[in-house]
Amino acid sequence: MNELRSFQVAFRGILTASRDEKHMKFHLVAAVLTTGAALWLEFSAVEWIVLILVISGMLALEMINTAIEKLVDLVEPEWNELAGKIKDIAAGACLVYACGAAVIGCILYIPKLLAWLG
Ligand SMILES: Nc1ncnc2c1ncn2[C@@H]1O[C@H](COP(=O)(O)OP(=O)(O)OP(=O)(O)O)[C@@H](O)[C@H]1O
Repeated sequence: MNELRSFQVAFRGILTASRDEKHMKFHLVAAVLTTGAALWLEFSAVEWIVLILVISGMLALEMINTAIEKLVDLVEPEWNELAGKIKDIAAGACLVYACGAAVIGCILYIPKLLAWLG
């Protein structure tokens, strides 16, 4: 697979996840809102780097979780204890990252919002 084709299939994966997955849609809306707020609050370069790492990490992790869910459904369409555990663990990984992202968001935004309020 040449470089352009690799890029095309990866981009198709992003579009598929964004179109089909409700959690991915939620994260994309959150990404747009937090980016807009960062523009408005005039984030520094370091704050932008942290925000971009958090947003891209959350989106990438959600896509990996979706891929694991689909793989489990493909391999084991029936109810299966191990399949359930695999899905639970993948979902747990997203929750861990989302909690960290929420704390980082508070650290980034609350002081700036308090300063803006005066
Ligand atoms: N084949 C299965 N065997 C056992 N338990 C399952 C199975 N499929 C799903 N589960 C259980 O149901 C939970 C939800 O699974 P599901 O695939 O519906 O994910 P979801 O988080 O609702 O994602 P989405 O809404 O994107 O489909 C899993 O975390 C797991 O506990």
